[in-house]
Order: sequence, then C-alpha cells, then structure tokens
Amino acid sequence: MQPLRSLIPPLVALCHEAGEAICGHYHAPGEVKVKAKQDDSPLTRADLDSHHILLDGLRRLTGDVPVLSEESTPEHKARRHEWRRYWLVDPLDGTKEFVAGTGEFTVNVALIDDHRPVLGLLYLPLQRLAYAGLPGTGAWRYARGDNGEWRATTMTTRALCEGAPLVVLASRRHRGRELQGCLEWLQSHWGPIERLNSGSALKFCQLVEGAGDFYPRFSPCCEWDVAAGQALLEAAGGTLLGLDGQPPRYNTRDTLLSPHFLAIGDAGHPLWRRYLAA
Ligand SMILES: Nc1ncnc2c1ncn2[C@@H]1O[C@H](COP(=O)(O)O)[C@@H](OP(=O)(O)O)[C@H]1O
Ligand SMILES: [Mg+2]
Repeated sequence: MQPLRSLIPPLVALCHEAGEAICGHYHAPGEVKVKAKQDDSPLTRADLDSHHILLDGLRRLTGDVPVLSEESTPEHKARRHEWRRYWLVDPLDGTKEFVAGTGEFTVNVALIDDHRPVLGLLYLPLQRLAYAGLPGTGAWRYARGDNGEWRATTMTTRALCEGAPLVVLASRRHRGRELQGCLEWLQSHWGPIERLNSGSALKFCQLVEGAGDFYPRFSPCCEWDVAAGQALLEAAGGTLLGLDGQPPRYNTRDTLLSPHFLAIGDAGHPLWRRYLAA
C-alpha cells in the first residue's frame, strides 16, 4: 500500500464526490424518501448513493483492502473478523439530521489496521470541508476554493483554560442519566460548563477546530460513527478513551456497537484521569 499521506488527496476528492451526491438529494424538494431499517433507523437514497460511490472509489484506490460500510450486507459485515486492515465507512452519518434538515451530517471514512484507526477523514457535504488525520503525523482541514482546488490548514485541539467554561459537545438526540452525571461531575470539579448539541461526527470536527473541549458518548453508536473521528482527534492532539481509560480496539467483538467513550481535546490535562478514577 502507498504511504498513508498520499491517500489523503484522492480520499478528499472521493468524499467530495459522495458529498455532492448527498447534497443533490438534500436540496431536491420532496426527494428525501425514507425507509426504516431493521433497527428502526432511517435509510435514504442519499445513504445508498454515497455508499456505492465510496465503495467503487475505494476499490479503485486500494483494490486489495476490503471495505466495511454501514450499508454493507450482513453477510459482508460478518466476514470482518478475517481482516486485519480494512476501510470502515459511514456513507451518511447523521441520517436523522439529514431528514430533519438540520444540515448536521458527515461522510466518515477510516482505515483500520490491527484494531486501530490509522487514518480518518470526515467530510461535511454542505460546507465542502474535509478533515483528515493521521495519528502521529498531523491533522488538516481542506477547504474547496471556487477553482476546485483544496487548501489545507493544520488543525490542533485547544488547551483547557482555567476559569473559562468547559464546552461539552453532545448529540441532539440522546439524553440520559450517565451524561447528566458526567456534566454534574464536571460542574463540581471544573466550574462553568457550556453544552453544544449537534448531530453526527461533526462533534469531532468541532473538537479539532477548538470549538469544544469534550465529547462524552454514553448513548449507542457504531464503530463507523467513531473511527474516523478518533484518528482525526488523536492526530490533532486529542485522545479518545473508553471508560477503562484505554483507546477502544476495533473489530474485536461480535457486535459493531461502539463502547462508551470520552473524546478529549486537551489529552494531557489531569482533569480526565480524575474523572475516570471517580
Ligand atoms: N440505538 C442506536 N444503535 C446504534 N447506533 C445508533 C443508535 N442511535 C444512534 N446511533 C448512531 O448515532 C449516529 C448519530 O449520532 P448523533 O446522535 O451524535 O447525531 C447514527 O448515525 P447514522 O445516521 O449514520 O445512522 C447512528 O449510527
Ligand atoms: Mg452513523
């Protein structure tokens, strides 16, 4: 396989192609047709178009690397335990947001190697922005100019600032006692907190933009919702930890559900170890 850094420009172009297909459905009045999947989550034409574009493009880019997409068949998903290295894809993360018209949806592509995400790309179709991260190397935002060229800017998470409110990122659609307990602990051990709700993996982009400090996830989501964001976050100076204090390992269990996690911008701050030990 070619060096991972050289995969990023073609991946940005591929996610843009998928994003344009998604936007075609988003902007067409009456076009958003919704089917319920077995787990009752919505599925639209946009999810499927994006899935096929990404599948074809990833095959062209790295033919020998298998692709596991949220929209893959159950039979294909079941083969994942044979793979050490594979693409993990959510062709449209935030389908409920897409249907509701909040605009908060992303395309998520991660490369998993030996149970860890080693490359992550999140694409925001409406903004035409890509966020790419290679843990240990760097993280970049790619903005598309009117001439079709992509301009890269290095991304780093922000440090926690004593006395300033801690900005907690959360899903629009999940509440719960664990999240409430976490917010109360932060209030009593840090001080003022602000909560910012948004859909999909956008929350990881907000962390690497320095628009938030912490994204705790105690409600269900899947490995394809997390992997690309984890790689991006680690590459930008953050960390993502399970409640055992360790980064999650992918493709190690029968389920594709992700364990609960803490996505942290300022990885070195002692507050997080105190929270985990509490
Ligand atoms: N009960 C559940 N089981 C598994 N995943 C769930 C879930 N409820 C929400 N999710 C995941 O959370 C994502 C939305 O995240 P958020 O709540 O932060 O906006 C959804 O992405 P999709 O839209 O790709 O299905 C879905 O994968
Ligand atoms: Mg998703």
